[in-house]
Amino acid sequence: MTEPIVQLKNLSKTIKNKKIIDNVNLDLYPGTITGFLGPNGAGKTTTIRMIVGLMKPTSGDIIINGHDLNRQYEEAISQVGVIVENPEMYKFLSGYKNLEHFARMHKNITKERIDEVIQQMGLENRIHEKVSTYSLGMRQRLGLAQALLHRPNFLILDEPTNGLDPAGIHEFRNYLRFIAEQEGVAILVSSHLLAEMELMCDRIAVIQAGKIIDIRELQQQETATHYVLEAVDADTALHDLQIEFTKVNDQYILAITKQEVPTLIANLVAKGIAIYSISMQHTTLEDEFLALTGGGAIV
Ligand SMILES: Nc1ncnc2c1ncn2[C@@H]1O[C@H](COP(=O)(O)OP(=O)(O)OP(=O)(O)O)[C@@H](O)[C@H]1O
Repeated sequence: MTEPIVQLKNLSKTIKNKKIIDNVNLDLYPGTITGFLGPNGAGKTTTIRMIVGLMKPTSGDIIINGHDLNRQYEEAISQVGVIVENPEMYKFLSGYKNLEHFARMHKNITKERIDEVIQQMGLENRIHEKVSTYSLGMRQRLGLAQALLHRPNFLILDEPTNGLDPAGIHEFRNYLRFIAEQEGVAILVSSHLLAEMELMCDRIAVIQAGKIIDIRELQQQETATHYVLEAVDADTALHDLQIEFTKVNDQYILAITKQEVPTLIANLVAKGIAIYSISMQHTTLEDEFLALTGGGAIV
């Protein structure tokens, strides 16, 4: 079992007698992109502020690379990279000059390392042009390059794709995946945008009112267990076959697994039922999130 790079243990934060973060437990693993998803005001930013040491937890621990953030701050924070909503850049300097500037804030960042992150983030063609001429997608990639300069093994992105179009999000996702897989970085991406999280992450931790209410691997989304059957007058036959269903117009929503589909079709045909189509019904993350949060704010 892979060791987590980051561990949040029983993390809580109370401000003015109000519990804003309530006993959050979350582990983040190398090579994995975890989405931190929740409606506005759920507690994402507060949690992130605690992880980067900008705010002290009321109780609980944050362990980064085996170091307790509270007691061994320097060691714990040394391998963390952060990108906030709109990375601060000097717009009238070139991308390269910006990276040089940020490199000076750390020890031992060589020119070779700067060139390497430029190449990894696909910025080499325009790196000597002013940042003011960059597209939003390029600026986000420059933000990633900057955050990667000191070779962090944990990267936090707070609402990173605000304003990117779907193609831009897709491209950004590919760069994140490269960083996770090639460099073994654990990535935490916060967002209230569900569709984005679905595109970008391997797993999702859902936070609501300061509590983690669900953590799930996204691949499991593929195992839908509902099928939509288009057929006429199949009620009696389905009852006889003891198949659970709900009927919407002429469609039957069936609670069956993939393995049961061939037998069901054969049995229905044997009973003389005309089948027009049968297809898997995907429950989207959005449906599930809405159900979990009772229709909480989703944009
Ligand atoms: N310093 C503070 N004093 C009082 N309340 C605060 C403080 N900081 C945060 N809160 C409250 O804590 C809750 C969580 O806020 P937080 O900013 O962490 O949410 P979020 O999930 O990041 O939301 P958003 O998506 O809007 O950024 C909110 O109800 C907010 O009003």
